[in-house]
Amino acid sequence: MTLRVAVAGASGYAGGEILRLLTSHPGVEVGVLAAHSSAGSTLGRSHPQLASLADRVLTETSAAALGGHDVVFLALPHGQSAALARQLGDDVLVVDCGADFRLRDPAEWRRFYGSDHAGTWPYGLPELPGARDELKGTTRIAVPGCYPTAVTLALWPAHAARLVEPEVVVVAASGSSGAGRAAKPHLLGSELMGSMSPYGVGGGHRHTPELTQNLSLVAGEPVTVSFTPTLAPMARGILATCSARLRPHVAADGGVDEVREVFEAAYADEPFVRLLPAGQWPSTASVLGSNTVQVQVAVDPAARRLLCVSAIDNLTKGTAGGAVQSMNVALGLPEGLGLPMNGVAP
Ligand SMILES: NC(=O)C1=CN([C@@H]2O[C@H](COP(=O)(O)OP(=O)(O)OC[C@H]3O[C@@H](n4cnc5c(N)ncnc54)[C@H](OP(=O)(O)O)[C@@H]3O)[C@@H](O)[C@H]2O)C=CC1
Ligand SMILES: CC(=O)N[C@@H](CCC(=O)OP(=O)(O)O)C(=O)O
Repeated sequence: MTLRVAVAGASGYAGGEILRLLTSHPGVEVGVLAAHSSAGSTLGRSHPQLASLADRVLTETSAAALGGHDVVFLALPHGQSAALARQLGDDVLVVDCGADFRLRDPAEWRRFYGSDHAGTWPYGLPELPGARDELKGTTRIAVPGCYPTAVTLALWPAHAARLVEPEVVVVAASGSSGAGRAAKPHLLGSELMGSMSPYGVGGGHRHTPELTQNLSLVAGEPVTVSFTPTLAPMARGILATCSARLRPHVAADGGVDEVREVFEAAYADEPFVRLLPAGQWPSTASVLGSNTVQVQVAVDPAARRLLCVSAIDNLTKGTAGGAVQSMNVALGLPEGLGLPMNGVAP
């Protein structure tokens, strides 16, 4: 059976990446492509790289236009998904790339997003313990934020195995496409090139509650996360450097063997997570365009800290790839359909 799939937000970065992946998915036919200010123009105007769909005309976003499909991807600004999703029947699989349905705690939603909480949907990170069971058969999926994907996959096995204390420090660098394609002064080439700068410092970034939610659920106890995102002068990619203090029972010298065993077991059967050989470190360049997450771990014996580093392409595994992977799980399809494991370096 061929699935008819619609994409809202098709003119944006996430929408474009979803379409790139869907065009090589054997079980999918691309249906309506919806947008907002670009409605009426061709997809090729927004995404000249999508040659096979370049002549398709973008329609105005509405439930009526998106209805009649088997799957609808929403790649819209935060807060735009809930009203639209409510008008789409329960027989349609809705995959939301925005934040609207990621958080479980309404108070945390209000604190970081400043509006009423729309609800909570199954979380589209299949590698998390229990996630595939929750995704299988669902008709609603909340795709994680790009930083939470990178950080959660770098750290959860250590928390699940209680190797580390529940206080984490994360510094993560992102390419500018993470901010979407709408013009913003800090994303001007002249501001961005040749410079790196932090933002959302001091617990203010809206991905902080998503990170604490993910890690606390796996750890079975509250985990605090001190998260500092930084903007890097590149278009795509996230490099997350995460650290936490080792629990007293973990030997600091030689402890890396114990840690590696935990991560090897956690990721042995995960097609899209690659624990690198000892001594090799993740890099954004080597995951570009792929759905692969690179992970590496190390123990700092003097500081008694575990270091976990991960790299993803924010638009692939960090958004569109995670969305397509979760769609495959929900529909009982082979999980890797339409998803490249290999990147495009150099
Ligand atoms: N970029 C990334 O790395 C990631 C993005 N996401 C999420 O994906 C979603 C889309 O992000 P991204 O693609 O980067 O953003 P972009 O700004 O690149 O694209 C936004 C899209 O939404 C459309 N749009 C804007 N306003 C409305 C509206 N009122 N009604 C209907 N459509 C509208 C735009 O249409 P038009 O251009 O025609 O106005 C465009 O297609 C966001 O929720 C984001 O959080 C998630 C993870 C990572
Ligand atoms: C560089 C940059 O600006 N990144 C975005 C995160 C993008 C993302 O994945 O998150 P959402 O899906 O939650 O929008 C930010 O810091 O807000």
